[in-house]
Amino acid sequence: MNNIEFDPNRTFDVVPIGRVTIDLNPNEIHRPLEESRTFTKYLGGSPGNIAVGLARLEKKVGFIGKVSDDQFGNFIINYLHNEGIDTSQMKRAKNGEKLGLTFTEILSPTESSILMYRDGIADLELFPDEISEDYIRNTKAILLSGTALAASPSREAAFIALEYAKKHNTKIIFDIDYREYTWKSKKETAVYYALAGRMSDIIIGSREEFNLMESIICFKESNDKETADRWLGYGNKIVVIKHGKDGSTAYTDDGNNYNIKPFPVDLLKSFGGGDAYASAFIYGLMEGWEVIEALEFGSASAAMLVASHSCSEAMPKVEEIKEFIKKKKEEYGEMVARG
Ligand SMILES: Nc1ncnc2c1ncn2[C@@H]1O[C@H](COP(=O)(O)OP(=O)(O)O)[C@@H](O)[C@H]1O
Ligand SMILES: O=C(O)C[C@@H](O)[C@H](O)C(=O)COP(=O)(O)O
Repeated sequence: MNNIEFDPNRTFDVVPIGRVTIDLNPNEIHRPLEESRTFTKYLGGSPGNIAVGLARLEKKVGFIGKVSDDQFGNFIINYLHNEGIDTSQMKRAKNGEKLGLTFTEILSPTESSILMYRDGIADLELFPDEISEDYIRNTKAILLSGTALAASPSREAAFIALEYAKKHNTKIIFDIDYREYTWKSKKETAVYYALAGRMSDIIIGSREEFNLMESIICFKESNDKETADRWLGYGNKIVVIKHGKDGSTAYTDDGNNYNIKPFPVDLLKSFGGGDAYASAFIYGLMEGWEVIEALEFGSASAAMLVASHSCSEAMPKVEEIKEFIKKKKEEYGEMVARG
């Protein structure tokens, strides 16, 4: 058992809110992006990746977002539909706004980065009156990606969704998801992140993302325990702080904390881990697992994704993650992941 109570009488398990974009990952790796000639097109966008991850784990998934009214928007809608994700709340941009594009640079076995084209994009044109209260009332949880707070009208639409969730006891999972490219200033980012973090039930973010969110609240950077106490104090039930290749820590409002180390893999790119982590962790919570079990599941899925070329298509099924954990424990010992 864990400390999150989801209402079982809901149509959906999770409805992510935010961007679904396209990742263009180079086929020629270990060279600068300037030298890449061919790319593989994947669904992308952190909340979009998480939706695919949860659908692959056979959760009932919806989505609230906006895509371009062109072939790329068609690709996204069709891909989500083919993964079994409900697309009834996917809106189309009406004034020529484009779908976000993310180019990944896989520079070396240990260095990768992303180049995001996000000017005039559709996902930040989601309007408050495009948020269905009934849809939010009918899901166990919504997952808000912090980038949806980066500009109006998406910002106001996101806060309307949070208010509907609070009104109907729909759990709020806040994935901080900082993407500098989309914000005007770090102070602006901190203001809106802190407002959302005071409304959520679960917060997932990297140490750096929490530092940014807390930068207007405290005078110096906090350690993980101080951060967790702060956001648990605002009413969150679980705070997850990710440390990249050094693993992650979860704190719960019953006073416990859990450390999880990353599973050893051959790294291909440093992206995709967070989205796989979030989808598999949420799966475990919804299965009623202990927090440490859910963390281990998330950590395993994350490791599988950082060793993969995509951040969505490679999202694993339940049995694939279980087999991965089993093999790693045979190779490295029972406590391979638990700190
Ligand atoms: N090199 C790695 N090897 C194995 N697992 C990794 C590696 N890098 C990240 N991960 C896993 O992915 C999780 C999320 O990665 P992180 O970089 O912290 O978040 P994000 O991908 O959202 O930026 C980590 O907590 C860890 O479990
Ligand atoms: O989130 C984006 O807009 C970029 C994603 O499409 C890309 O797959 C990625 O960077 C995933 O990042 P993660 O948050 O490290 O999983």
